Amino acid sequence: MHCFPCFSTPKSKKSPTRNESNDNETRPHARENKHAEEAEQLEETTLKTFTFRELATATKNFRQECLLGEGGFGRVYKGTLQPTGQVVAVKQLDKHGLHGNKEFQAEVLSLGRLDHPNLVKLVGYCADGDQRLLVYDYVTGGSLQDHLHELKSDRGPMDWTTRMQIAYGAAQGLDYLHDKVNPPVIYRDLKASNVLLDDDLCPKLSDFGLHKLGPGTGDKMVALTSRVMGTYGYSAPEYTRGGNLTLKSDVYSFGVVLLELITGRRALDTTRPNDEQNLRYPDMADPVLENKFSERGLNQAVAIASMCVQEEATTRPLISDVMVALSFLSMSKEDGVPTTVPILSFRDKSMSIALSRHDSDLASSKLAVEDEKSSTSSDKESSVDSMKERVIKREEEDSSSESDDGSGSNSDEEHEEDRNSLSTEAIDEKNQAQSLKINYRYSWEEVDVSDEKLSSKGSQKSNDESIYSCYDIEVDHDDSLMNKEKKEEEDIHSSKSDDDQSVYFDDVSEDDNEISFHRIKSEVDVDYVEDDSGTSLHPVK
Ligand SMILES: Nc1ncnc2c1ncn2[C@@H]1O[C@H](COP(=O)(O)OP(=O)(O)OP(=O)(O)O)[C@@H](O)[C@H]1O
Repeated sequence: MHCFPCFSTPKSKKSPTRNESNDNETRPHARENKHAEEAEQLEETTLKTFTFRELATATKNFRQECLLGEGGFGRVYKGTLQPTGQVVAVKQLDKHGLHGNKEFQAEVLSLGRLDHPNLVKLVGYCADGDQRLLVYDYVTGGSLQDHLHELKSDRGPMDWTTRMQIAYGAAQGLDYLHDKVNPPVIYRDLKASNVLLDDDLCPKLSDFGLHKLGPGTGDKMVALTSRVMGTYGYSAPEYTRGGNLTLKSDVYSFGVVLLELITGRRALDTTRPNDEQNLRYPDMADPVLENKFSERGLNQAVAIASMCVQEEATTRPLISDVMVALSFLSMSKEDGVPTTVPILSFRDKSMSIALSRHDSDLASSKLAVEDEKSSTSSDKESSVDSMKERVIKREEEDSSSESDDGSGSNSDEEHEEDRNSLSTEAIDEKNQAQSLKINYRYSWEEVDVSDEKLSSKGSQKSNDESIYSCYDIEVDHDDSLMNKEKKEEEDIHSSKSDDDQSVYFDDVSEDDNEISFHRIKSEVDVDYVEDDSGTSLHPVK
């Protein structure tokens, strides 16, 4: 797979960042200039206009054999443009969403300016009589949905690194929509079937920005009638409840896609028995991966996904931080062990803290599980400490016996005994099939780490909403807890002081925030208005 070239960040002169533009523009001023901008766009656009006849020829008169599928906006046909021979996907918009020529053209022009290697490129459009069609580059490799859930005999399962590269590419596409274009574009319908893959499995997001071409019409500043679209399994809770739609709604959907990549499970899978509906860690990883990934990589990917799918929109991370984290996880090393994420690379502190503490807390929590049986709940923290001491001691003994040049055979046996006794002491067989639920609570205010250390870019844009983040994860309680790699044990030594580690055992009640994949598809009619900044939609009361 040769995916990295298409993952470079585009530098578009036409696309100032949100921050740049917000500094310079006020909304009324922007409105005054709207017509001038549109005229400019028309001049600058590389979009082609097609007649209906041209597209009918390209798609063999919209013949059934050319039909790729039908989605919420209409049918999509594979076509070949004449005389160039360029292969395209032609989306014939449903007529009940008919827009006037002008509105349609304005929306299409704004879609046409979006240009990123991880977005499906809009090639052109047709507004002929009552026909409205969009023409896209044809993406050859099918959708992520096909690759994950509809495996074909000629196509093996994707390996871990490929999955992380797809996640990284998708995050780059979304980051472009959120952070690189002005005004930002809310995707609204990110899901595995909208992540198309080319022959090199490079992801391209499709179907973005189409909601304004759906049923109803209107200027940006007046009420839009728009169906709340998207599959409920991917839609953020606040969105499906008919509440606000923001950039963080997309982050939620992205988290679900990432979980699908990790688990190989569908966002909506009602075929599973009840007791399999909650994912259990670490068995949640897709079995076809055959454990060919590092446990730390899995921890961090799950941490990212679980941050994205938090119930509370304000605690979800910025897509730019998700993208940075995935850029590391998507690198494969020569030894086959994927890179894990250095924690100092994020704009938002909560991501740094969550990833670093997730790693150390997870290791600590495993040790805590082992010790839990021999302690009362009030002893839990000291149990973690004492277990850590034992691990450290054992490791020191290991290294000294190694340097004794083979004279440590007795010592090895002792260690094996020690390991076994810890194991027996720690794990109650009755609980082996149960899962231990652990709350990870991160409040950067309580963490003794300076701002500069946590953010390589300083605080150029703090995610004011992300001061506090909390997520749950289910940890399987089994023998493998004792079989940690030495590397993980080293991490415990080098992790922050015990005071900084907040591991809470959720022995009180079930928590609402647990990751759950059993959802239902919903479509609701709601009227929306955009806010002044154009970055979010609110339902009309
Ligand atoms: N640019 C493209 N290249 C190749 N195939 C495409 C392209 N765009 C869409 N398709 C395919 O056409 C079919 C219909 O796509 P469309 O996006 O309209 O619907 P959907 O994703 O199935 O549903 P929804 O409208 O709910 O997103 C899908 O199989 C999709 O993979």
